[in-house]
Amino acid sequence: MTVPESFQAFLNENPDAAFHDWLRESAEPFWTKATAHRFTEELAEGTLDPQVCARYLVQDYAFVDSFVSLLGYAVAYAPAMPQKRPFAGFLAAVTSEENDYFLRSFQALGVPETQWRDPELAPVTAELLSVLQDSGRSGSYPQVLATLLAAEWSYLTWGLACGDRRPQAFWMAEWIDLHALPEFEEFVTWLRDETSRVGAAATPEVQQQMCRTFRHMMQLEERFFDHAYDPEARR
Ligand SMILES: Cc1ncc(CN)c(N)n1
Repeated sequence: MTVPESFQAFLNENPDAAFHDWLRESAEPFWTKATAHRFTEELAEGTLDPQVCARYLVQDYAFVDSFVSLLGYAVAYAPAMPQKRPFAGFLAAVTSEENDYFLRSFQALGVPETQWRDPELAPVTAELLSVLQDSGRSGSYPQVLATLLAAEWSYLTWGLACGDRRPQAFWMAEWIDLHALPEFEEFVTWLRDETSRVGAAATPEVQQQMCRTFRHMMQLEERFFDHAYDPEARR
C-alpha cells in the first residue's frame, strides 16, 4: 500500500488521522525496522553482547551530545512557556539521569574514557549528527519537532514493546527503563500532539520537509542499530 504524498491526500483517505500518523506511515519500512530491531529484542531478553552494547553506547553518547543542543534549539524556537517547559524538563532529564547512566555503563562495560570522550564517529553517526545540527540551525520549529519526534517516538515504541522484561545487568535494564518510564511516555505523547498541531497548520511545503526529515531519521535509526553489530558496514 502506498502512502499519499501530501498530508491533505492522506486526510482525504483517512479523515480521522493525525499529522503524526502520516509521518509514521510515510517512514515505512524504516519505522518498523527501527522499532522492532534485533538490538532492542536482545536488550529485552538480556542476550545482548556486551561488546555490541558498548559500541552502541559510545556512538550514542556522541548522538546525545548533539541531541541536547537540539533540545536547546527547541526551547528557543518554541512559541511560548507552555511549549518551552516540557522541552526544558526533558533536557534536564537527559543531562542528569541519562548522562549518569552512560557514565556508569561505560565503567561497567570497561570502555576507556578516551573512547567515549573522543570517539571515532561511524558514518551513520556522522550523518545523524548532521541532521540534528541542520535542524537546530534551520530556525524552523516544525523542522526541530519532526527530528525530535522521530528519535523519541521510535525509542518509546521499542521501550514499551519490552513490556515487563528487564535483564539483570543494569546497563540493559536501565536503558529500557529510560525509554519506558511514564514521564518519558508523557513527554513523547505531548511531543506527538505538538508536532501534529504545528504540522497540520503548516504550509504543504513545510509539511513535505517535516515528512522527509522524519523518514530520513528513521532510515538512520535503523542503520544506527545495525552498526553496533557490523561496524565495517558502509551503506
Ligand atoms: C540514535 C538515537 N536515537 C534516539 C535516542 C533517544 N533519545 C537515542 N538515545 N539515540
